[in-house]
Amino acid sequence: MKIVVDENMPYAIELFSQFGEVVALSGRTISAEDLNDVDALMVRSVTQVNEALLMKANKLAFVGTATIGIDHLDQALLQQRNITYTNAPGCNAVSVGDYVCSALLVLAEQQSFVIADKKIAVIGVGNTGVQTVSRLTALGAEVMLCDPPRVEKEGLTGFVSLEQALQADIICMHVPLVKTGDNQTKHLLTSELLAGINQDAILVNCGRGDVIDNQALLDLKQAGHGMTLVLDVWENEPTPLLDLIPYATIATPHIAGYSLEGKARGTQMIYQAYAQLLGQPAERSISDILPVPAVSRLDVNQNADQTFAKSLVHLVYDVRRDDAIFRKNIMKAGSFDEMRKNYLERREFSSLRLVNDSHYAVESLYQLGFAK
Ligand SMILES: NC(=O)C1=CN([C@@H]2O[C@H](COP(=O)(O)OP(=O)(O)OC[C@H]3O[C@@H](n4cnc5c(N)ncnc54)[C@H](O)[C@@H]3O)[C@@H](O)[C@H]2O)C=CC1
Ligand SMILES: O=C(O)C(=O)[C@H](O)COP(=O)(O)O
Repeated sequence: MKIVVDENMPYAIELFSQFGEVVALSGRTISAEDLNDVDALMVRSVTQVNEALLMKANKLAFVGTATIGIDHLDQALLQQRNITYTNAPGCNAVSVGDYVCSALLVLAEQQSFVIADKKIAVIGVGNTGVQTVSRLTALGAEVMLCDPPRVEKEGLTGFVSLEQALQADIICMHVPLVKTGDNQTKHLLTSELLAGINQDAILVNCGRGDVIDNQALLDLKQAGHGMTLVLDVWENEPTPLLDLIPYATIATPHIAGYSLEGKARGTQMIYQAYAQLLGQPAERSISDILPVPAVSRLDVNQNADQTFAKSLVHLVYDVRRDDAIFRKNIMKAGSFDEMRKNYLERREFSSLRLVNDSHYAVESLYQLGFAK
């Protein structure tokens, strides 16, 4: 059995070697030749699994992507070729929620606002959107939900329209890139819709870059629109529109989902799916392999408020670390992928246990994701 894995997939060799020989390759450059006589392919979002890639895949029976997004897989082709495929729904959703929380707490301090006072909208209320909603709710905010595909299934109650959502003070985009069908999302935010966003609003994009017309966003910012931008994803990765970067207050190279736990969970989920396909037990587990976090326990001695939450959130993950690395390196050729490949270890809020022996009011910190 021969299995090709993306070299940036933590713990892939440890897990998949249960089934046979594992070959780790750079995801961006896996070629058709690399898949000759290969039984299974495990990718991340940078590998386009399409006709050209599968040309010489004479034995391929399984494709797993250790990601939530699935827009890089040609699903119709995989079905036609009878190749079983899976993604890893929700694997890094907690990490994305942590990222948004960290970013908004940076902006709250810089711009002197209280998150609970803001009108917030989450657009795309699936696994990642829900994680953002729960953190912002823990900080006292009321969050509007916008998700037309969910409205189609569940009805209007509890949801707002895209136009209403775009009137919020803080707009968080968690929309997948959908390229076919009735609910396509490329350039969901057109120049007209972007222009209608309030001058003092904050726009966060943690979904896919193509969901926002990046050139239109740049044109708008160059024309003096005041909105604050938090951009983790970009059109044309790994070569984002460089002129847009200075207009983003927080800019990162598509790492919102890059907690160690999130990436490891992705590997584990496709490992389990492959074991199931082979009819073998999934004998190995990431929980036996994950390292102990640098700080794993703290005693809390005050009630929770936004300032205290900020200190704890930024102790575990301060997004300014990634923003600084991005700005320092992005002008160098190849740096977008390099920064992702060499991403510094980052743990989820849940890696820190808060001990409250004195009955302080800290329930909101647990709702933010810290462990009890
Ligand atoms: N920046 C990063 O590191 C990461 C980015 N992502 C991206 O985020 C996307 C969302 O992830 P999940 O929330 O886990 O996916 P999900 O599939 O659980 O939820 C997506 C939600 O978006 C909704 N949606 C679809 N089209 C919409 C539209 N036009 N307007 C509003 N809502 C719409 C769907 O109905 C669904 O509820 C992924 O597809 C992936 O592209 C995911 C993980 C990490
Ligand atoms: O899970 C997703 O979807 C993501 O966007 C991942 O964070 C993408 O990570 P890579 O596969 O590009 O390493």
